[in-house]
Amino acid sequence: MTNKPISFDASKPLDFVAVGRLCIDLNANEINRPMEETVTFTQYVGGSPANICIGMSRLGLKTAFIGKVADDQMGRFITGYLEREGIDTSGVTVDRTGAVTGLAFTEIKSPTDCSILMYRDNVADLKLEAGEVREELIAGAKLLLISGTALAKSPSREAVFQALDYAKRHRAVIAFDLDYRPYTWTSDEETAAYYNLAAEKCHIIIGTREEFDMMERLGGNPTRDDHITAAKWFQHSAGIVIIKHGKDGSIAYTDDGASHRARSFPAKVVKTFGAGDSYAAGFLYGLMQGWDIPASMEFGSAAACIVISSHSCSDAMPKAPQVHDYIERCLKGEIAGTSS
Ligand SMILES: Nc1ncnc2c1ncn2[C@@H]1O[C@H](COP(=O)(O)OP(=O)(O)O)[C@@H](O)[C@H]1O
Ligand SMILES: O=C(O)C[C@@H](O)[C@H](O)C(=O)COP(=O)(O)O
Repeated sequence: MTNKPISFDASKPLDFVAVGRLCIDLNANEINRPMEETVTFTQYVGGSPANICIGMSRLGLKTAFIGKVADDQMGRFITGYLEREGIDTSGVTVDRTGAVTGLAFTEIKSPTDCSILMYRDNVADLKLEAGEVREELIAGAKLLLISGTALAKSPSREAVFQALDYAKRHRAVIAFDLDYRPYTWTSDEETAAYYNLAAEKCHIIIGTREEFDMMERLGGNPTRDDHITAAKWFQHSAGIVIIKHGKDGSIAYTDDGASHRARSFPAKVVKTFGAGDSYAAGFLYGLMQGWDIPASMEFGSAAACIVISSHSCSDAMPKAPQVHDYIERCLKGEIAGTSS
């Protein structure tokens, strides 16, 4: 399926380890109205890599997380939730500098008009140090996931590169969810430079068209051609590059010259965020089951529909039978999407 084989070492005890941000989502309870008119929010664990890790754990994989939380009630809420989900938190350290938990307030004006208001000054997740990345967790894992936001600042940036080095040393497959959050970065040039440096080391790269556009500001792809985007990464470590297009589906390119297009399934959309994280969890899970790329994309696309039809991201991550059932019901025409 790829020239650079993506093979998961079955002798390793852990399926999946994610490194990066552990945060809080505060999702508006009064939906379909602006934030100015919202008075109550529900607290969930958030942060893209946390959501993906929770998704993988719900799907039945053995998972661990490497990150840093604030020394406060929110930090303990996050760690407690991960533990109850069966995620190994021995790689989650606690900040002692007075840093705070990153917050994402979500505004759900309509199913298609959603935005996020981030509070990310002095956040604990970006304080993770390279020396705190536990080599044995990565050595024991089949798959490492990194996410781009952790590259925004030191020392978290160096921690990600340390994790990448360990993964290479211990032959873990590396997936990169680009997870580009502009408000975390200060300069476009710096953003593109670090994203590109990290992406060169990764075997599977997943991002939206806009995220790849941000990386390509350093080199020409004026027509925003997905094929040109993917081809660049095959000159480095990547065997699979996935470019996501929201409701229009996604396309996976492999380094043997093939491409696979996945349509999205119908969904009764409550809000759009969480689609990418659940898609990544479903897709990576499929690959780890030994499924081919189209089957893995289909599973990711259905997992995304389940999450965007729910109020939360992390808490709505489905179990495998729910996803299979969703696909079956779509194929039978039992699920109609929203018109938007
Ligand atoms: N409105 C939608 N209806 C059905 N599926 C969707 C919708 N939006 C996203 N998806 C699914 O989720 C996947 C990832 O969504 P996308 O919006 O591209 O990523 P992100 O959330 O990272 O921006 C898509 O490829 C598609 O399968
Ligand atoms: O990543 C964050 O900090 C916020 C997430 O927890 C949030 O729920 C979200 O935006 C998910 O993003 P997506 O899956 O890329 O849509």
